[in-house]
This record gives sequence, C-alpha cells and structure tokens, in this order.
Amino acid sequence: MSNLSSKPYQIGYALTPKKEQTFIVPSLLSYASQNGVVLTKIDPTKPLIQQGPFDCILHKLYDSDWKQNLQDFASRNPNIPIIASPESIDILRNRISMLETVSKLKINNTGVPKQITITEVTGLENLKLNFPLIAKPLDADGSETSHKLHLIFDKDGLNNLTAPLVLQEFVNHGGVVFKVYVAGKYFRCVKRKSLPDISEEKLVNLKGSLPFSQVSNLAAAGGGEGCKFEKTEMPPESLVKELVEGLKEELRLNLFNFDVIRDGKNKENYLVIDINYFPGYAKMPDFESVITDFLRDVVHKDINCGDN
Ligand SMILES: O=P(O)(O)O[C@@H]1[C@@H](O)[C@H](OP(=O)(O)O)[C@@H](OP(=O)(O)O)[C@@H](O)[C@H]1OP(=O)(O)O
Ligand SMILES: Nc1ncnc2c1ncn2[C@@H]1O[C@H](COP(=O)(O)OP(=O)(O)O)[C@@H](O)[C@H]1O
Ligand SMILES: [Mg+2]
Ligand SMILES: [Mg+2]
Repeated sequence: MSNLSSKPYQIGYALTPKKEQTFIVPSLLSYASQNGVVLTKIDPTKPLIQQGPFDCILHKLYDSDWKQNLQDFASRNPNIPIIASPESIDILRNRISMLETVSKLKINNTGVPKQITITEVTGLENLKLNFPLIAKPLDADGSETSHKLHLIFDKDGLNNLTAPLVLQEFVNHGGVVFKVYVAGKYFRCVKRKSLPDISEEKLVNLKGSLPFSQVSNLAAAGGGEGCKFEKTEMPPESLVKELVEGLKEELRLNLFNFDVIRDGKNKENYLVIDINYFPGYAKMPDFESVITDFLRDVVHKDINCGDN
C-alpha cells in the first residue's frame, strides 16, 4: 500500500551504532518509505537545529551533550514530537523508580516482586527477603553491566556483589517470561524462555551466587523448554491491556516493553519485573508496519508524545 499524501514525513533518528544496526534495517527503511515515512540519521555530535528539517525525532542516547542538544532543539521547536523525553526515559534507568510505576497503578492481580535497594554490601544480616534472590544493578542504563544479574542462594552469595544494586525475591514462574511490546496504540505479548523454577529440594544443594545476563534474549534466538514452553498460557488480554494503558500514562512513554511473569504460587497473579525503553522491536513479527504506523500517528499528533 503506498502513502497517499504527497510529502513524506521526515523522522530523524539518533541511536548507538549497535542499535542502528539492529533497528534501522533495510526492511524497515523500505516499508517506511513506501508509506510516506523517511528515516534520516542524525549526527548527535552536531547541533540538531542545523540538521533536518524533521517532523519527529526518535532517539535512544543518554549522554549529557546529546540531552543538551535535544533540549536546545525542543525549546526552538516545541511542536516537533520527540520520542522520548529524557525525563520519561530516566524513570526506567533506575530499577526502583522503574517498578514504582507499576505499584502506583494498583491493577488487580498485578504487582512487583518484593525488593530492596542495597547501597553498600556490608551489614546485610537482617534481610527481610526470602532466598533465592536476584541481584540486579540499580542502574538499567543499557551498559553491559546493567544486564549482569546474579542469582543469590544464601547469605554467602551476598559477598563480593557490587553496589548499588536491587535485591529482588526470585519468584518461580514456570520458566517462561512474557514480554509485552508497546508502540503507541499497538501492543503485543510474546513468550520468551526464562530462568527455570528453583524448588526447595534444588535450593538445598545451591550455594553462594550464580551470575547470568539477558536470559530472555536466548529465546529470541529460538525455542523455550519444549512442550512446557509451548503449553504455557498467555496472560489474560484484559490484564495486559490494563498494564499497557496504565504504564503509558504513568511513564508518559509510547515506545517500551515490559517483562511479566506468572506467580507460580498464585497463577492468577502477574508480576512486572522489568520495563525497557525502545527495546528490540525487530524481534517482533511485522515490526516494520507497527513502527511505521506508530511514527505516522506521532507526526499526526494522534499520539501525545509526553511534553510536546
Ligand atoms: O532488558 P531486556 O528485557 O533484556 O530488554 C532488552 C533491553 O531493552 C535492551 O536495551 P538496553 O536495556 O540494553 O538499553 C535492548 O537492546 P537494544 O536497545 O540494543 O535493542 C534489547 O533489545 C531488549 O531485549 P528485548 O527486545 O528482548 O526486550
Ligand atoms: N524476580 C524475579 N523472579 C524470577 N525471575 C526473574 C526475576 N527477575 C528477573 N528474572 C529473570 O531474569 C531475566 C532478566 O531480568 P530483568 O529484570 O528482565 O533484567 P534485564 O533488564 O537485564 O532484562 C528476566 O527476563 C527473567 O527471566
Ligand atoms: Mg528484561
Ligand atoms: Mg531490561
């Protein structure tokens, strides 16, 4: 289907080389240009106001020079939508403020695992959490280290961890994590392979801590645990929709995904464990049309992009 209106929309993007490689792929560029959307690379080291013209800015960069460049552009172009405002993105760069947004929603049968923030790894004797735990860097800033998680089986496992971190109770969830991708009006829930359950019997023989990272991406490479993965039911669509709408409003974001697990002890209950700004949409089928439609809606102002 070609775009009927004459003038294509100019979307400027500022991404890391790795993100550009995985997201600005030929299939997206060709689908977008056939549907009146042209994606143009921004040079983040040069003033945005001297580049373009743009109908919308799409970015996933965090450095202060870029934030200032964006700010200068926004103050001179208040009507040009920016995906997304650094203020909204920053909420997701801290694993405590990230999940506080979920607790504020007060949606039935949803919540977050019990967790505490650790600023120094001494004096952890009277923890009010039940082992096993997951230790996650407090900063979810996209760095390699931000995905370096540890399973903690006992008090000894708390030694030689690097603060600041979040200690979260490990919740058995049947080895499947649900990832809900959101792009404006569109959302889609997919299944991914997750960490296996840790039974009481297993826990007795597990000592100390075990490092791991980006488990959920393994399944993007294909396959979970055989029939158990296939048989695992999706969460109720109504519950997913409530979380999507609530998080969009609370975060003032339209381009994010969140990881949800089913509570093994209470199958009606769903826990949000992670929320990511601008994740890997290219792993999602039909992402080209989803992203193109989203960008058109943003330029049409059918979607409010936070501040502007
Ligand atoms: O944190 P997760 O659940 O692994 O999701 C990642 C995450 O969003 C990651 O971004 P960052 O947190 O490293 O900044 C994404 O990397 P890219 O931005 O390079 O794509 C991954 O794509 C996400 O994985 P997924 O799309 O499976 O949620
Ligand atoms: N509280 C938890 N209980 C059980 N499994 C968890 C918990 N937190 C994370 N996990 C598992 O670890 C994976 C990575 O954790 P996550 O918080 O999503 O970090 P990241 O931002 O690196 O994806 C999740 O996809 C899930 O498989
Ligand atoms: Mg995750
Ligand atoms: Mg994450």
